[in-house]
Amino acid sequence: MTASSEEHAAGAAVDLSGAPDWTLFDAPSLVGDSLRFVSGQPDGDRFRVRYFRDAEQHLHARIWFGPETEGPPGHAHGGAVAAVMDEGLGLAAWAAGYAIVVGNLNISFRAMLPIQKVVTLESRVVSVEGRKIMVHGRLFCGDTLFAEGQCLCITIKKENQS
Ligand SMILES: CCCCCCCC(=O)SCCNC(=O)CCNC(=O)[C@H](O)C(C)(C)COP(=O)(O)OP(=O)(O)OC[C@H]1O[C@@H](n2cnc3c(N)ncnc32)[C@H](O)[C@@H]1OP(=O)(O)O
Repeated sequence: MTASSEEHAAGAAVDLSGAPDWTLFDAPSLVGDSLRFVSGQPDGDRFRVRYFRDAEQHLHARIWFGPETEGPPGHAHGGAVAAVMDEGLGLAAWAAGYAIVVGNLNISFRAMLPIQKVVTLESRVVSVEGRKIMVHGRLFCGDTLFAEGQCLCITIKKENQS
C-alpha cells in the first residue's frame, strides 16, 4: 500500500488532528464506557477516533477505520460505518446536554469507504422536540461523501438513568 497522509499501516501512527478552529472534546469524561465499542481502543486495529467541537459547539470526529472494520475487500463493513454514526451522532446529543439513547438511525451509504484511512464525521443537532433530539451527520473525506445519517435520539427517562 502506498503511504500517504491519510493511509496508514495497522500499528503505525495515525494522524487524527483536527481543523485549526476545533478543540478536543473529552468524550470519555462525559459518557465513559459507552464509548467502548467504537472509540474505546485508541491504539487498536478496529477504530481510532478523536472527537472535537467547533466554535459553534458542533461535534466533529476524525476516524480511522482499521483492518478489523473490513467488509468488502479493502473497504469498511456497513455495520462498522453504522456503529461510527451511532456513537458519533448519539454523542453529539450528549455533548449538547441531552442524556439520550438512539431510537432510530437512518443511514445512506453513498460511497465505499477505504479502510486504513482517516475520514471526518460532522454532526449537527437540527431539532429538539420534547424528548426527541434529531441529529444529522455525514462521514466524508475531501469531496467524497461516504455516508450520511439522520439520528433520532430520545432522552432517557429519569427512572432509567443509572
Ligand atoms: C453515549 C454516547 C455514545 C453512545 C451512543 C450510542 C447510542 C446507542 O447505541 S444507544 C443503544 C441503542 N438504542 C437502544 O437500545 C434504544 C432502545 N429503545 C428504547 O430504549 C426505547 O424505545 C426508547 C428509550 C428509545 C423510547 O422508549 P420510551 O422512553 O418508553 O419513550 P416513548 O414514550 O416510546 O417515546 C418517546 C417519544 O419518542 C418517539 N420515539 C421513540 N422511539 C422512536 C422511534 N424508533 N422512531 C420514531 N419515534 C420514536 C415516540 O413516538 C415518542 O414521541 P412523542 O413524545 O411525540 O409521543
